[in-house]
Amino acid sequence: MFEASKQSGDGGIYAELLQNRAFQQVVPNTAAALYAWAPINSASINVITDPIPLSNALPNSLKLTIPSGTSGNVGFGNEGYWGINVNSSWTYEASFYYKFPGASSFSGNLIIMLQSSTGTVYASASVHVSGSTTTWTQVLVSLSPTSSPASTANNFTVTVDGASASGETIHFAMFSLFPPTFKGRANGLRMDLAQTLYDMKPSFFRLPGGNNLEGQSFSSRWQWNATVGNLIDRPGRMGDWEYINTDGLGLLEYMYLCEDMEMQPIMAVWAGYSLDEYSIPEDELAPYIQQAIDQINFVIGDPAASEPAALRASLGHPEPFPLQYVEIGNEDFFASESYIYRWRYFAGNLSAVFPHLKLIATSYPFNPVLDPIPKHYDNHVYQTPGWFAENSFYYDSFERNGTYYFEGEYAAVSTNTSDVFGDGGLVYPDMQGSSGEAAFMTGLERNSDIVFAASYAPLLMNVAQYQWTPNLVSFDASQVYPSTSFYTQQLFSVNRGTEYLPSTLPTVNGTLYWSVTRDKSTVIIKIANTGMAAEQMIFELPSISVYSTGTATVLSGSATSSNSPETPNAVMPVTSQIKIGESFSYTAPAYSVNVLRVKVQ
Ligand SMILES: [NH3+][C@H]1C[C@H](O)[C@@H](O)[C@@H]1CO
Repeated sequence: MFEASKQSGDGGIYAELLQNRAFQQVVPNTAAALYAWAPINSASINVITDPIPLSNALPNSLKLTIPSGTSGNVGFGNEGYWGINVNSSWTYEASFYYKFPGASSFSGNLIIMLQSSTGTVYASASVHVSGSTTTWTQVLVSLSPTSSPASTANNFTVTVDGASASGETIHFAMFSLFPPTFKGRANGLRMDLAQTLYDMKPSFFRLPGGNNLEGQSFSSRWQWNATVGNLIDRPGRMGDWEYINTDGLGLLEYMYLCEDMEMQPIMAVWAGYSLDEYSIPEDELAPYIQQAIDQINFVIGDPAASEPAALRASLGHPEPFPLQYVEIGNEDFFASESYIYRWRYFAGNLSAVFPHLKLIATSYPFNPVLDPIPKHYDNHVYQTPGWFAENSFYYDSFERNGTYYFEGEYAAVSTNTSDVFGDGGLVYPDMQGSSGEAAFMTGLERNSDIVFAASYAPLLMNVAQYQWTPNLVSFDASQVYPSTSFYTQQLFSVNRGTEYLPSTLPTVNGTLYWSVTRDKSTVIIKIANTGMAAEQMIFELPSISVYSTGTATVLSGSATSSNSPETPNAVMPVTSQIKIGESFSYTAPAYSVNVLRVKVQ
């Protein structure tokens, strides 16, 4: 489950290294508009509404004024997203636009550098500029650092010799600094973060949110068409999590992410509700239904028959992306009254245009009653570790009536049973929570005839700037911190099996939970011990002849043991050989997630 929150996209998996790269959605002539930028030496910098902007989508530019009588290098720098990872094995691609607002006789070099906050230069390039350049001109340079500092306290800088540029004014726009990306995709993904997620072998990617789809207001809702095409044509928006989204990670980039990580999208469309509790009136939904149809056609349409699909083709992907599931809104149990008509119109129209798509409702199952009757619901639960253990049998009692469930967001977030969103919330997942989630997940496996998908949420968190915790994977400018819940998700994902094998049922409300699956040649036993004591189990595998040794991969620790920037590898999965037979015993440690793999003869 992905959404642009906690810098998951910008400053996270989107590989752009410069923060506030295009001064999108800021108020010109304010100090705040310059966030992440700072002047160097005596330069004067200001974000202005450019008289001739680079594009309609990017009205602002950075005005650099070099005072008369100055000397030495003057200019400005960008601190990145709380640091810039400088790696000598990488070649960085830097770019920006510049122009002189009025012709001048200046002729000289702009020096583009990667340097430490104390002035150590790691990479430098120069580009000649002339004062006769009065229209926007793009500069593209490569930067190859000569060393890899451990510290990420580094800046991207653009400077000019103050003496020779004395009294000059230069405008700049649309900066960008990219390292190499995951699978080399242009405008792509941060390699280490993408690899971490790829190694979880996820099957699907829910996008674009979560709350970040909805907008804190109607005007700031997520709109697919504002997130595609040339980066200079993307205005960005104030996201739902207190920071501006560049939308450089837009709908096409999301689809490429799915393609590159071999996942399929579960794509949401805006469904007429924003978080200020505003619902589009029933008789005014048509334009937003059309926008949703266009969004879907951008992903799967025929370029010869649909403009959005033709746009996709023009951007380099003529063939449709695989798309089965479309979610109508997000958490519309907050607005279930209007969802009654919003669902009716969105689902009615979308299923008429795209009859093969599986539409997912986001209100509570069957409450309210919706028409057409949803065949798919997205359930969310944020609760205590104990709740997850106690609800391992949550879906066992669900009626088998042709309805399928997506456990779209779930996580153990707090041990505060009276208010999980109050005091006592977890900043990082811990083993009490992760073993509770594992107990719940054994129930999802047991009920996988009706639970078609499940995803922990939220996914990513920049430890320098975050709003919601805990998250599956944390990171800073150079490191990735997979949590105990990440390893739990990974253990279940890479040991999925293809068939559920009925077994003795765990005790409801107990502390020990398991599920048994198999693929062709291996029986896979997942065990969650949510209690404070190790538990011995006896397994009888009747009518299956197994080899005498198998493997056990165990994730265990104390209740509050947790991976964090301070203790990044406090709890890691450990795999060992175990003795197996038609009947064998296994002891699950306290607060543990265990996966036994038993080879079948
Ligand atoms: N409030 C949660 C529910 C919403 O769907 C997400 O954006 C938030 C964090 O995962």
